[in-house]
Amino acid sequence: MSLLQVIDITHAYASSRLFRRMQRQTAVLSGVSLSIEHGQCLGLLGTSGAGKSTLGKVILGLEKPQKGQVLFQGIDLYHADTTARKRLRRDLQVVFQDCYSSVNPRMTVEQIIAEPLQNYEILSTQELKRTIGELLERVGLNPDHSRKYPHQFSGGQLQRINIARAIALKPKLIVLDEAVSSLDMVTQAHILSLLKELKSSFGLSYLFITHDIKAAYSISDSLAFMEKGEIVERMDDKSQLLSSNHAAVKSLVGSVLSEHPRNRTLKA
Ligand SMILES: Nc1ncnc2c1ncn2[C@@H]1O[C@H](COP(=O)(O)OP(=O)(O)OP(=O)(O)O)[C@@H](O)[C@H]1O
Repeated sequence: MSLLQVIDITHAYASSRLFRRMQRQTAVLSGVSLSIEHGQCLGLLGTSGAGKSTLGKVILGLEKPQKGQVLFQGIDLYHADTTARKRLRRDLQVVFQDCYSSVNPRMTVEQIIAEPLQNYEILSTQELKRTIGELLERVGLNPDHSRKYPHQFSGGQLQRINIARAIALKPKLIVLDEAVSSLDMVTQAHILSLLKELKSSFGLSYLFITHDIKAAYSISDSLAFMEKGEIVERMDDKSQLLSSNHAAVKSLVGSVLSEHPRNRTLKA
C-alpha cells in the first residue's frame, strides 16, 4: 500500500459572496491523481499558478477538495473521525518557503520546536529540553541556540529550525513547499543535503514542491509535472527526465542544461 494516494482531486476556491453569483469558479485542480511510496520523494514541478501549493494544502488536510480522495496510510483524510485525523496529522508535516513567517517572532527556538511535542506527547521539562537539543543537533545547529529568537538567525538557519520542528514528531511524510527556493545557492545545497540525510535516516517521504528542476532532480526519486491544474507528465524514475517528449518538460530541462552535449546532465 502506498503511503499517500491522491485520487481524482478536483478543486476550485470559493469566490467571495458578493461575486459568487456572477463568477464561474475555475478549477484550480482537475482530476489530479498521484501516489507517494514509503521512504520516497516525489518532486512536483510546474509553472507559477499550476496548482502545486493548492495540491499540497489538500494533501495536508488544509483545503477540502470538492471531489476526490486523499488516502494517507490507507485512511481517507477528509472522512476520518477526529481521533484518526489527529493521529494522521502527526505523521504529516510541512515546511514552507517563507521561513520567517512560518514561526512566531515572539517565541524562542525552544518554544517553537516544543509546540508539536507538547501537543502530542507528554514529556517532562528535562525530556523536552533534551529532545529539543537533540533535534537542533540533528539539523546541524548548536543546542545553545535554543534561547534565541527567530530574528537572530539567517534564513538558512531558520529553515533548519523549521525542519527540526517538522521532524520533532517523527512524521512519515513532509510536504516541502518551495522549502529551499528563497535561499542562496550554497545554503540551498546544504539544506538539500540535510533533507536527503534525514530522509534516509528516518525513512521519511517527501512531496517536494518547486519550480526549480535542478533542486527537484537532486532530491527526488520520482517526478510529476503540473500545468493548469492537471498532472501532465509523471516519471516513476527521475532518470527518464532527459528523454521526456512533453513540450513543457523539454523546455524546463532545456533551460537549465548546457548547450554542450557533453555537459547535458543534471546532478543527483
Ligand atoms: N486562497 C486562494 N483563494 C483563491 N484563489 C487562490 C488561492 N490560493 C491560490 N489561488 C489561485 O489558485 C491557482 C493555483 O495557485 P497555487 O498557489 O496552488 O499554484 P502554484 O503552482 O503553487 O503557484 P506558485 O508556484 O506561484 O506558488 C492560482 O490561480 C492562484 O491565484
